[in-house]
Amino acid sequence: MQMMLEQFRKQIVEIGIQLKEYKLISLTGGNVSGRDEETGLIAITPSGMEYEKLKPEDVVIVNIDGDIIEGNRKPSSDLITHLQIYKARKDINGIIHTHSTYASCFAVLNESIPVVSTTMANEVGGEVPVAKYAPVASEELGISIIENIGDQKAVLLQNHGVFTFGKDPHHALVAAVMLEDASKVYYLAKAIGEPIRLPEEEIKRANDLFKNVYGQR
Ligand SMILES: O=C(CO)[C@@H](O)[C@H](O)COP(=O)(O)O
Repeated sequence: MQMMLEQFRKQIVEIGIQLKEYKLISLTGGNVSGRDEETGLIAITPSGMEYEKLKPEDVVIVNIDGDIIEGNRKPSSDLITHLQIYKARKDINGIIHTHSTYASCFAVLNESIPVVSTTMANEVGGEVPVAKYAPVASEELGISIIENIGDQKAVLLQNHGVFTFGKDPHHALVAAVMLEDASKVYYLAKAIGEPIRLPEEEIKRANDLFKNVYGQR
């Protein structure tokens, strides 16, 4: 029998492996999901399995209510949070959760990460807020994230880690990698001085440049 969304499932596995390559997670930490635009179905990593050992069939296909449509594995324990975000933001079709070190430092301090570099303005979009603490996989955690995301590409979870978003899983990965890079620069700069915040108009300029000019078109 043909597997549903086989290419999409392969992409989810590859992004899971990249989370490790970019040192954003350890062992089975974090999770990745994507929403297929055509069917509205969601492909999510299974709970507690190492990404490099995953096969496409280990990725679980669910509908927006969390019913398993195809797959024999137990889906990520953060499934409910991913679903709450997909319900709230129709433009988001890729979600990544990590405990990346530098960004998580600010999550445990309950401190948002301001835009202090053009890189962060380009690829993360704006100041990254902190969603107030709620237990993992609780409805309150999803509500807290949604209250904070606006049209952001990332949010910190107090005392926990990071969620990033994108128009597809690849763009959620880009936000996760760039947020960690920017968090590291901010952390180190704070250790030796007072980082200068970029003014709003410069954040907008960098953001527009990245959206409309950067890269191959
Ligand atoms: O933060 C948490 C749980 O505290 C999760 O990110 C786990 O680290 C991974 O959970 P699964 O997706 O493997 O269930």
